[in-house]
Amino acid sequence: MTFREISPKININEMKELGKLSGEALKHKEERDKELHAIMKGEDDRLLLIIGPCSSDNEEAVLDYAHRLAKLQEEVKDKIFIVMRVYTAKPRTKGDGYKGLIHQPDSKGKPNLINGIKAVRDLHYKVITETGLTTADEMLYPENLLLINDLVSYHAIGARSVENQQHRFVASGIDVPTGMKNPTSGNLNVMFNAIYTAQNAQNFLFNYAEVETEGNPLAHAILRGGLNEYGKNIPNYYTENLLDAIKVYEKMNLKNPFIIIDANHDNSGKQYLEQIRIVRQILINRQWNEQIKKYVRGFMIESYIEEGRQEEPIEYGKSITDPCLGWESTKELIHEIYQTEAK
Ligand SMILES: O=C[C@H](O)[C@H](O)COP(=O)(O)O
Ligand SMILES: C=C(OP(=O)(O)O)C(=O)O
Repeated sequence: MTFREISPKININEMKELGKLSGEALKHKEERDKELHAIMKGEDDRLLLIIGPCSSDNEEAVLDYAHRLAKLQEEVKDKIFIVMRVYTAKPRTKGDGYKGLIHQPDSKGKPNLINGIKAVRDLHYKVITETGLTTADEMLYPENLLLINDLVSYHAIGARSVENQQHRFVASGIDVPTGMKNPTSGNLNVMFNAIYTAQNAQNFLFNYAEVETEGNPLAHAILRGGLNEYGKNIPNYYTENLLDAIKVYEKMNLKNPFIIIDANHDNSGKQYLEQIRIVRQILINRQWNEQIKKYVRGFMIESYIEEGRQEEPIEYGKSITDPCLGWESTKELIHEIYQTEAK
């Protein structure tokens, strides 16, 4: 064993006192969570939009973005429900590179995970209390769930984690919507098996105790495209892909069927502007086919203030991980979705 402890043990209760929601802010979050759950259950027919930077690398820029997004949410709230991506833990294909605010609270500084988790809580807290938006994050490290579960309204299990039993079991105890991405291979069975596992009661060790969960009926699908054996991206947002996914959903008799299209990653091949075309195609498909309209009810979009990406955190509001839409195209796209849905 070469683990060397370099920090004191975290006290979860103490940590949760930092950025703890109370009063009006807590009530507001609970109200919004109820709305989100109604959307997932098909009781509210608004589209779900999970949108924001690929990684929340800089508090000032992320809050600036959040304030802009909150204004837009107000304008489109009768047709679109927005949950902001406040992604603070990044899975890396080879383990190298920026791994999110939780690892590096200062993207130009050294890793410091204790300060990182404080920064993560602080950022979710500030987005919620300063803008009124609620937030989504990736559950990259299931053992960290208890450090943020009171703040995060939507969890995603990423393409590199979705086949892992610990992720699936922990998801079965979460009481907010949890999106299962298809794996990087594009294999849909892995994603549907993850949804099945998460929707059912499980019994396992968590936080050094034996726990029982009830199953999460709001676990659902996120199609993000895949990569073939030659590293070529194979999208899965086309009509036939959607109809195939719907068939599996029906065959497996899963609860609250809901499909989100992740417009970036291996659907766009990280050509971030393609997100606009992909969203448009889905909107056309929704108008064309009743089944698709019934099942495909959400988008995940990567967007920030400046478009594209940069290698180092130099330019304000520009992604240091995957390339994102810039603010102007984001605004236009959200207005376009709104107008199409309002027809
Ligand atoms: O969403 C971000 C990336 O797609 C994911 O973290 C993998 O990135 P990488 O392949 O550049 O490591
Ligand atoms: C890492 C992400 O996605 P995926 O797991 O689909 O690669 C993400 O959404 O930031």
